Amino acid sequence: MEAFVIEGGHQLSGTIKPQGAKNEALQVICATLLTSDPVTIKNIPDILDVNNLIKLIQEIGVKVTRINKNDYVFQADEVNLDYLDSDAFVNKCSSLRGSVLMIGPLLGRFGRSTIAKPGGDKIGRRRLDTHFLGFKALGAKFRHDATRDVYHIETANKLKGCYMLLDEASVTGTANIIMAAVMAEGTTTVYNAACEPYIQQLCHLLNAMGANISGIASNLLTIVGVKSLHKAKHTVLPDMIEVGSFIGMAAMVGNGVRIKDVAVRHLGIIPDTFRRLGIKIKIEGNDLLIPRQPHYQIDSFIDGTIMTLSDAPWPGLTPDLLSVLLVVATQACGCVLFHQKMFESRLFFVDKLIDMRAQIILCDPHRAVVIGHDRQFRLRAGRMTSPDIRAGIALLIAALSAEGTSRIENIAQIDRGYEDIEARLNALGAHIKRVDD
Ligand SMILES: CC(=O)N[C@H]1[C@@H](OP(=O)(O)OP(=O)(O)OC[C@H]2O[C@@H](n3ccc(=O)[nH]c3=O)[C@H](O)[C@@H]2O)O[C@H](CO)[C@@H](O)[C@@H]1O
Ligand SMILES: C=C(OP(=O)(O)O)C(=O)O
Repeated sequence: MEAFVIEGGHQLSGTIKPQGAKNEALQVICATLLTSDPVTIKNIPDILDVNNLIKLIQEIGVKVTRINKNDYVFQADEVNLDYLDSDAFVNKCSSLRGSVLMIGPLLGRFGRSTIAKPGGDKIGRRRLDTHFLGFKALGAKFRHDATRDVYHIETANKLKGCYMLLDEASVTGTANIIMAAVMAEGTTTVYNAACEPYIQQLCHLLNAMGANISGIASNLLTIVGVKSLHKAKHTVLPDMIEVGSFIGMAAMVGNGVRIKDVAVRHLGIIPDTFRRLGIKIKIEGNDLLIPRQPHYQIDSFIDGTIMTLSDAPWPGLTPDLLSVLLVVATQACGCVLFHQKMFESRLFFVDKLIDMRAQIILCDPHRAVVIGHDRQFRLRAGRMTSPDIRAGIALLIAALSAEGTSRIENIAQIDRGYEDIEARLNALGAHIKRVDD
């Protein structure tokens, strides 16, 4: 197991470019299972989660050609469905949340799939009800295999389009239902659909492959089933969570950082949320410029009450940035309540920040109050373990600003979602070393 050793207190300056979006890449790679034609996908991030998914779909028979570091061609013309019955498949799924995204396309194209418990961050309950309910509404049947603890899902006839109102706007659930429905008989209408840029991009790729999806970017999608899909080309958007992580990092330890080619119009409410913490962000074309911020003052609500930042389905604030926002608030002037509504174990990492001298009250598993001390004292270096991907990057930001040398263990969590992170941050002036535990 590797760890990061971080010498804190070095200011970061210069230009950094975000990688392609992890959560979009996982969806569009799985969408290539829907056709036997080659599909080209550009700007795929070179990160653990995505590389593991690519290996997994290779094992099921998809031909994968890497044209460049971040560009690939996928061709699913000889899919081996027997692989779904192997123990290797179940084991690999358990280390990767994105594996769940193979179910929809396999069911949509071949009429059968297997659901093994997917991995991903241990950040609370991560139920799959929306996926199951959606597949059932399309006519699929489930069978539980107790010995292997997997569900077999199949349909004797073609899936049939229908109206469905999702129980919640699940991101991977919506993606799976869309991929199952694109070649179903008739029309599927999905209300309360998730509409993150990841989903929008998936729909654009599917339409480029010949699907007929309308309502993209809204929570009401209409999918008119087509007979088959064909080849297409697609480019993954910059990773908005990485962009947000860099905004937070630049605010806390930056001395002028340009975040390049961020696709500003797809960032939604993210820049304004950092602005509510008092952070100055300048937009120049498609770049964000984060100047040095000697002080930043947290807003209050218009009626003068203490501000709350909480997550919500898109276009609300993504839960994946709350940990970074929380760390940034520790150096601000003022108070803010963080309310993590979606996940129940994502705030426990604040204990580590408290050890580093941050002033935080963890009210309950979902809520924490941060009392920003306006940079009156530095955080103290610490030894910590990264519990999940976003807590990991938040702790890395804290360590960069702290006095002394910190150590973060279990950095595979960070590698899951951030490409070559130490090299890219060291190029801005950070002092991060990767060491073996
Ligand atoms: C691989 C991938 O794409 N992972 C993302 C995806 O996970 P994933 O698709 O697994 O997450 P879901 O959107 O299904 O739901 C996340 C959690 O939020 C809860 N929930 C969801 C919708 C809602 O309206 N109300 C509600 O409370 C769910 O019960 C669940 O506990 O979306 C999450 C929510 O943006 C992100 O944190 C993950 O990074
Ligand atoms: C929670 C996340 O990832 P996953 O869904 O893959 O666990 C995330 O990207 O913040």
